[in-house]
Amino acid sequence: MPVTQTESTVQLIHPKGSSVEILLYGATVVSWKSASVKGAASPVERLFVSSKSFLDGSKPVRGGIPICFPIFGPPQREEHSKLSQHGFARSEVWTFDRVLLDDDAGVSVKLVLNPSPAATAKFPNPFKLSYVVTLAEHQLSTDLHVENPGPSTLTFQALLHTYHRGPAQLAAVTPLKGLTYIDKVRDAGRFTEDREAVDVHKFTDSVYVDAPGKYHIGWEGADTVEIKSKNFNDVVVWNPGPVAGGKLADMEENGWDTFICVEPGTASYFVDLEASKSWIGQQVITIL
Ligand SMILES: O=P(O)(O)OC[C@H]1O[C@@H](O)[C@H](O)[C@@H](O)[C@@H]1O
Repeated sequence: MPVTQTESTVQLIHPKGSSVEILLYGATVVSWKSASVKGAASPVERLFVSSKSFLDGSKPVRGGIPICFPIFGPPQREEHSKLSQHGFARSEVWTFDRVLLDDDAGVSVKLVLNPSPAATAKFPNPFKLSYVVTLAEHQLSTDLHVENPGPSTLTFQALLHTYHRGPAQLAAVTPLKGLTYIDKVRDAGRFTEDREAVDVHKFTDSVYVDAPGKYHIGWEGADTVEIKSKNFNDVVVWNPGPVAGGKLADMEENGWDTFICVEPGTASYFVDLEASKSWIGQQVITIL
């Protein structure tokens, strides 16, 4: 069976050998294995998950693709003040809904979130959230669907906090040159990116605003990763480096050096979704 379920996970297997594992906790994609287009035979892991992650549901997973919703970062508005950093979607248990597609083109599943009373108490606005994960031979698509059943406007942020596995010191993200970015390491000051290729040689926490929606992560000598996004007008580049990384209780030793986070999202702005409307934020990652 290309889609299998356990009590806490959903696993997708593509006929060509790629695979995905999703934890129902947070609907967190915790593994994506895909072969190299350039010829390496067996699928390799494309996502980083810290071996010190709390996988018992007590804390969001440190790695994979945690979903940030309904806020990104710490609460900025009074009405969100009860929410914790990045919101609750990454720390609620989601429900497997159904298989949407299952053939050579792709294997696709839908998960839905029925928020717990604790989450509803912190964020009383009604909403419907679903997540569609689609696996192809060299591609992973993750689509977050938000619906507003009304009666009021739903105001939210959303972001896919993707931890791409690879040697951080060799990673180069393009094309961000010329974009304005909010540098959270430098008091959230606004700067213009002047580098052709953005590296994470030092602690990096940058929100690129009005970003183009198509990026490449290049690693010397390794596969290039292409990221395409829709309705996520920002992209965050984050790597904590050795000092901040060493202070994260759930980060494995030197883990910071083995990933780069490139996170499409609505990080610098909120979406105001009118009653009865829906919104889809999409990320498509392809191994080139
Ligand atoms: O430790 P958390 O809550 O998973 O967040 C990790 C990082 O996530 C990034 O997206 C933020 O820009 C950082 O500011 C934050 O430190």
